[in-house]
Amino acid sequence: KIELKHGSHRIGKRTDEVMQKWRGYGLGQFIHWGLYAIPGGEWNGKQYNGAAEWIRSWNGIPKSTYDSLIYKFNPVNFNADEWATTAKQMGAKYVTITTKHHDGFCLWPSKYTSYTVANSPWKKDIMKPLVDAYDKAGIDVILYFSVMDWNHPGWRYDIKTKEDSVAFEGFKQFTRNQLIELLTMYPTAKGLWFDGTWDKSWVKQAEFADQLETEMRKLRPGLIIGSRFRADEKGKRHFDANNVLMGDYEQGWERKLPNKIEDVHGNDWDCVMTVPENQWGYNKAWKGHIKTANELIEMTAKSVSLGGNFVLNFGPQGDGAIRKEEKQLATQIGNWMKINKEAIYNCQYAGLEKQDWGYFTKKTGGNKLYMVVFNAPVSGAYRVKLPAKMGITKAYALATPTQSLSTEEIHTNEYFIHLKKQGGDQPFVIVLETKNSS
Ligand SMILES: C#C[C@@H]1N[C@@H](C)[C@@H](O)[C@H]1O
Repeated sequence: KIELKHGSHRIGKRTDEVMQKWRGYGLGQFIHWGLYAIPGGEWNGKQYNGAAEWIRSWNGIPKSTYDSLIYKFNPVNFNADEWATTAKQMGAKYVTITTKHHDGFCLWPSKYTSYTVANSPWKKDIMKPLVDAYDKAGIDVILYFSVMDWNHPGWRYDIKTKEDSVAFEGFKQFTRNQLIELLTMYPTAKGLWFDGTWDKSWVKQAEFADQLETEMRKLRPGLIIGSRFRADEKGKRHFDANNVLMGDYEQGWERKLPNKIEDVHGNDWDCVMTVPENQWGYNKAWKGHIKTANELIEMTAKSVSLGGNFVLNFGPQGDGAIRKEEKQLATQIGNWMKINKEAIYNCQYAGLEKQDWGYFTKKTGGNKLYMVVFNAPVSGAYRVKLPAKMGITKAYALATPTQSLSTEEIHTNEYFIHLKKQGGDQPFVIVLETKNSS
């Protein structure tokens, strides 16, 4: 075991109530919004091939021209309640909102920089109405914060010279001030989702980041901070030099999903996912494969079946409206969640052998198992293997709870659940009530 001062400060999952609630969210919404939504991945008729929120890093648009987009920020169609309603309709239990992305533009009137909404034509705070709207909708708020800040003169990719070091010290204080400011201005926020922490400059700040995390947790007891915030003194990120998770949950699943339970090492985790291949901020021209509602529902079920949360990204337009494709997906996913949410909310890894028809989830603290079916067997016989003594007392399709399904024990603790072919092209859920829960 390597002696670490700034490694992980906890072995195993958090067991407090706030984290238990986080663990049960199942489905969340990510919002990426800022100045980058105005060009929407295009400049002077030319398409930027990268992710739209990274357009400032493209040599097709002068940095100063990008930075002056602040004078065009006037989202006349912004309506915080509409965003929260879209999330509610989808069945999201929490939302992660960009307060500041890598370009440094602040969606709140920070007093530590002039590069904020306060100095745009819009003038008003964006974060306050959003936090209030989501709180009112009963959706918990997590604040996304990018440490990397291309607008701040003290930002450095690495600390090589004395000048770098002096400049970065100022940047570190600025970062701390903004984080304390956010936690003070939006006290109902349940956590912080950090990004932009991969460069050497920040990775070298193990002590500072550790102390800052401690300060934030003291200011806001119960605050949820993921594994992406800080590195240990050996420069290890997400998992410290003893391979122990840093922070409260693993933030490594960005646009990808674990495949088996061993991949998540017994930790909490979330998967954050884009609708196109790789566009977080609004992009006018979505290219390539655009994920369907069924694909996203399957990713949600797979995430919950492996003990994580699935967070779907929305990139509102520069005028503040949510694009129609995203609204359609929210409605389609929401329609499915209306019928099947019992298999997603407050559910966990079931500890059972995965079968080909889909994913098991298990109600936390209960004796209900859910079979979320994506690949119905042509035989109509759904294979289930249970631990000894668990036994099945009842089986039914969630949509038709009064119609019990026939259960055939084909081997010891191995069953076929018989269900005639379901119509339609939607995934569905079979519920198994068991004699005992373990
Ligand atoms: C790379 C990168 C960033 N991480 C995702 C969550 C988006 O914010 C993207 O710009």
